[in-house]
Amino acid sequence: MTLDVEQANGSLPGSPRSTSAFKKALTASPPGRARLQIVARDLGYSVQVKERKKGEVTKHILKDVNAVLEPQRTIAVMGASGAGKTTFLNVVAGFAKAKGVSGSITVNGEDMDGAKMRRVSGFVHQEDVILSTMTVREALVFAAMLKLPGSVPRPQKVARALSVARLLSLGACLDSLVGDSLTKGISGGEKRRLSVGMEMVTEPAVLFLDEPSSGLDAFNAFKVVHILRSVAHHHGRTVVFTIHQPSSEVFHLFDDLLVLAAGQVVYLGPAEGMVEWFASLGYRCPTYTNPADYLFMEILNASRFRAEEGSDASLQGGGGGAGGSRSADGAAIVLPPDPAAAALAPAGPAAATAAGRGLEAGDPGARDVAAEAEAEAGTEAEAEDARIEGLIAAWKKSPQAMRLLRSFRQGGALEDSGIAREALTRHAPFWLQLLLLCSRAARNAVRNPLVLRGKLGQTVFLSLVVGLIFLNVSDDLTGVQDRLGSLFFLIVQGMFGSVMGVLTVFGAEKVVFQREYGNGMYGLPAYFLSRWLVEAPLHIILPVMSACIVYWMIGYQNEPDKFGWFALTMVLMDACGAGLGIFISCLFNDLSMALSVAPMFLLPLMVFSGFFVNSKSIPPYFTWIQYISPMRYGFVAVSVNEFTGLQINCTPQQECAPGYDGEAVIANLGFADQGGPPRNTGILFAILVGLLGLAYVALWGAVRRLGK
Ligand SMILES: Nc1ncnc2c1ncn2[C@@H]1O[C@H](COP(=O)(O)OP(=O)(O)OP(=O)(O)O)[C@@H](O)[C@H]1O
Repeated sequence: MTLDVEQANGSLPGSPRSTSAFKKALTASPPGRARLQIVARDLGYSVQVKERKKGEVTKHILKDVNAVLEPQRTIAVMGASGAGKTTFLNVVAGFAKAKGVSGSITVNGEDMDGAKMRRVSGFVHQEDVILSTMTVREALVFAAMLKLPGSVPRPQKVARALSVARLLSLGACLDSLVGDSLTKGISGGEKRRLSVGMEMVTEPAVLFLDEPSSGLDAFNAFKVVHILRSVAHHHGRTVVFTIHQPSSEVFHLFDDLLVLAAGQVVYLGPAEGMVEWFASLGYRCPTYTNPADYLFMEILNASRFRAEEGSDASLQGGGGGAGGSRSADGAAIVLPPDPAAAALAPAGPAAATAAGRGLEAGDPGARDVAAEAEAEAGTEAEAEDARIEGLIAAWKKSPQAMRLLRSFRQGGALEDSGIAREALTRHAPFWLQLLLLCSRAARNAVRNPLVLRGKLGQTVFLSLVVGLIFLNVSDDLTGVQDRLGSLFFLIVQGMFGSVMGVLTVFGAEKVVFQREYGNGMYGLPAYFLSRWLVEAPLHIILPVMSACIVYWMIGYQNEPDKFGWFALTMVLMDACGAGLGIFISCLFNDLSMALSVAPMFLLPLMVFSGFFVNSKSIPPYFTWIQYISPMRYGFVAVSVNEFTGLQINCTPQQECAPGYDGEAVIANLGFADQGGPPRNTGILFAILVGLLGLAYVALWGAVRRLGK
């Protein structure tokens, strides 16, 4: 069942040894029945953007894209930077905002929406987002455990994860941490391969990859694409990926090619047919030139390349031609004029424009039309736009595109067998998700000792400072003020500290959650619950520790039940702060925004907590705030707890009213009818449940907002 990893590592991709080993590694799902054909009809995608002079305008990123992506084939999506490759992938894979999408996507004849598409596919995003405290082995096993069917036994899942790791040359760093910008871990290329592996290990029916080879050396890029080709060919998968600058070896691994320019199709078909198509438009790829380089340098970016040429005095004038090449590392190299290439070059743009008007390349009339179009265009940018428009129009009128449209109209020619159940990925059962998420979160906490130490240090330090400031409060009138001040400070600090702590930690962690949830690894309930289960001990231990330090340093009433209520209130304040922190963090995608907005939520809750403004003198339009303020209930609970039964021994100078005691203080604060600690901690508990509910909904909204 498992791949002979050493063999696979030691042999070149393509060699019989590595291919058969790979086939052995991926045998868990039946290939035939999960074949999926994706059809995009008149696909468009637009967004609203604000422009300085025009205000809000609609930007069409994709337009009229008609394409069929066949199973058992690799489909490379190519195009100049900004042509819409990533957008195309996101739209087809169901990761784009639905309201911007027009046209239709069907799979085996079934209409698809984003959620449905994500159930049959895996997606490797352009940016690698992997929890930094996991090792390569753990990340792969985690993905395999969560996304492979429950019928696959655990040892096989682990073996599969390890096989894929070694197949992607990750064997040497299996136990290295992924790392991040602060903690060095695996290299960028290794991280890229790990992202590919985490999706590949689950062997979805459709695999989308956004630049799977970026950051890889030529050999590893070849290896990755070769593996993808094996996945497609031997397992009937539909593999669609965007790619920049493939080497000619990599280019020849592609089965099909979709070339986009300005968000529209300029070629779709077998990769080897691309050269022929563009040659028919006058762009003849010279022998021994990498077709992908020619596509980028001479067809998609011709004027930009020429502009750079023109700016160098040592370079040839006019014609453009194949005057450039690429070094082994992909950097542009400008060569001396090549008369042969120059002779071929002018036909290119001209013919494309001409073909758009239904003329044959090479036809003298075609050149005139193109020259006319370019002359009309005026500036160089306009000429380039006209040339690209010509390429788009030429493709729309091509026999291949016409055939595709005809087959759309007639139906039947395209796959309409529906989606087999085998193709649908299923979540692991809830309990397994919970178990894996809890153990990962616990490991994450242990491997992030700084966060833990920071929280511990902050708790001890602040508690000692407060304890020393209010050390041994007296039992006279000054003591009343000190008791109130210290209680209020502890309540506010308990909530503020917790909100800010959660905002910073969860703000960073949320990105990983959004990515993994979007990739269908686990559900929201399991994540939410695991987070609280793992964090709960901290939300209990730290406030209780703080209570232990300050309670006797300050000298509150020395009674066990009073300490108990005090500590419980502190725990609830901390937990409420955590709930509010998650809620605020999910309202904003940006961490700094969330941090700067948090005081706006906290300050009103603090002001109307009963310390600054007596509840009886709060203006009517603000009274509602006190009823939703956890700080108010917390402050009432600890104040009533502390002052009930407290004897106040005023000094003669303090002129206290006769019988002035703790109960009188409670009455002065307006807390006499607010109930004692049991009632107020009960309300705090209810608020905590409400905040957790809000946090859950906000988290759900955050993943929906990203269209994931
Ligand atoms: N949400 C958005 N708002 C505004 N413009 C956008 C948005 N998304 C994409 N674009 C624009 O649409 C165009 C296509 O973007 P896309 O990321 O799909 O290009 P690409 O071909 O993948 O480019 P690259 O190869 O550089 O990654 C770009 O001009 C980009 O700036």
